[in-house]
Amino acid sequence: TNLTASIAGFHFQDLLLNAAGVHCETTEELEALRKATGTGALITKSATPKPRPGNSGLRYQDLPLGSINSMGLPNQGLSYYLDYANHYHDQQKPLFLSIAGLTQADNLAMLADIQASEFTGLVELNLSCPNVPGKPQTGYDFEATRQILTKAFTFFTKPLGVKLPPYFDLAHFDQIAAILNAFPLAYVNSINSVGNGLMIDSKTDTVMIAPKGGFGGLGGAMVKATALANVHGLRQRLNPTIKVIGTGGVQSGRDVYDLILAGADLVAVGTSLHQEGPAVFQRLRSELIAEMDRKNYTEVDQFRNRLQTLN
Ligand SMILES: C=Cc1c(C(=O)O)[nH]c(=O)[nH]c1=O
Repeated sequence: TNLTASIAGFHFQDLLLNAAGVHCETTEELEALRKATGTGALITKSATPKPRPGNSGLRYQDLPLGSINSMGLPNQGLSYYLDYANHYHDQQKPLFLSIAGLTQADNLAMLADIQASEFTGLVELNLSCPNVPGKPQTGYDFEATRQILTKAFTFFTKPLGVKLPPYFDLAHFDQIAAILNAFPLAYVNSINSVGNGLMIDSKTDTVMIAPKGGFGGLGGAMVKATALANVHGLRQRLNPTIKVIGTGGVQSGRDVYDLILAGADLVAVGTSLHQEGPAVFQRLRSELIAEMDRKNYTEVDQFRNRLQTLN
């Protein structure tokens, strides 16, 4: 069974990777992902120019139908991840470097540092962190999104993708796709967590996490329908040269299959990785192969972006 995919000339022998932010803040975590069976790539925790401790107090909770988090961008700082990248030699599994500056200037400065470095992987510009108090998500500001990409592409020549927040209006799919189609992007990664959800602990009548009065990004099973809609809505609207990484709601091989059917080239796993650890990738891969066998598919190309409508 052939589970290969390619983005910007990079070839992936497996189509699974971690969602940025999950199991990828330290080199130990990243190495565990690289060595895991079933991963075709790995991505670093979104970096800011300097290290950040992130939000204080309980900032992640598993829920019956997924997870809620307000980590607040804890990370080791860009140079830590660039250092890992500069010593990265695994030809089998391309490395993605994620950045999430708190300002446009920070993002441009980090892109300039990466452009000047020996980094030879792919870069993911995270436009969708929902958990930095007082910071709106760039991905919901279409003009700001256009502006950062315009400025980035005046100097950045390495493969660049963007991590998008979920959209909930077809007009927004139209608007963001029209903006992204104007740029030589390698891919889009959709979705990031569904921002600023709120859950209640029925034993204590309190919220589940400490930061921001309990408001946090939602992941896991409860966001699957939103992930499928965003992956498919963007696939239908984006230039074919812009590939799609589908993220959100993956618990089983069938969930991976569904994101591929919706148009995904690679599939990223967050909440399930947090809950099961890197062994989740081997489980998801074997379940995906079993599903493909049931359909008599030997190649992903036979069903990628082949979701049928009823009429
Ligand atoms: C980069 C910050 C993010 C965070 C975070 O560090 O709080 N959580 C998410 O669910 N998505 C993000 O993009």
